[in-house]
Amino acid sequence: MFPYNYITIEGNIGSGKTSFCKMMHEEYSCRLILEQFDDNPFLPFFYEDMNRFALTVELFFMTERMKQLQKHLLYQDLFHDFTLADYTFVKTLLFARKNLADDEYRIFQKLFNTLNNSFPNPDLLVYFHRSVDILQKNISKRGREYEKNISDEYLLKIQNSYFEYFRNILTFPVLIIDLNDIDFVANKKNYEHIKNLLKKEYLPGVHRISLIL
Ligand SMILES: Nc1ncnc2c1ncn2[C@@H]1O[C@H](COP(=O)(O)OP(=O)(O)OP(=O)(O)O)[C@@H](O)[C@H]1O
Repeated sequence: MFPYNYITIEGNIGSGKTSFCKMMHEEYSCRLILEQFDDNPFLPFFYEDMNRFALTVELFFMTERMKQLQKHLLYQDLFHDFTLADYTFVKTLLFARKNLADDEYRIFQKLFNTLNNSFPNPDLLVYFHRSVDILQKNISKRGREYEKNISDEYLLKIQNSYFEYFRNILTFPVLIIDLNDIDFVANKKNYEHIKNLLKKEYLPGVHRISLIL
């Protein structure tokens, strides 16, 4: 099985985090934590006018994620073999860093740090890496109305925020998997391949593996 109790799947918008987690959940007895982004009423407004709605959106995401993680992570789960989430709490900070003005970000970061102290780090953080072109294809394929004008620049900013963060991670393993156009939903071999990567033990710090042939 997996040598980790708490695995988080990360990646840019449209990288396939949720699909992968759902596939794993069908196969394993894992506690599944999925992002409830549909509940964020400010998200469509944010995509219309990022400057105006950034702080509202980020505070809403942080509060909702905090509530969800408090519910799931702060007690021991005896009924599942491991916990799998399609986001890590730090995602909140990584988006906020790019979306908020500097003074807003400083206050947000203080609040984030206080809240984050109560949550454990993942035992393994997996990042699905795909090029902006592929992300755009995935985003338009799923056809969420409010996401239709996401720019390449925005996706690159989010990607950079993750990579800047990974550079300083020394306390738990981060596994970056280069996927590009690899489809693990349609092709089970790809899914198996990713799963097998999650069965290996990694030392703390960043590891990068390519699935691209
Ligand atoms: N902190 C945030 N600030 C702004 N927008 C956010 C934030 N967190 C999530 N979002 C937005 O919420 C929506 C869902 O995001 P998320 O990345 O979790 O799922 P996804 O794109 O469906 O991922 P995947 O396709 O990999 O499952 C996206 O439009 C994303 O940009």
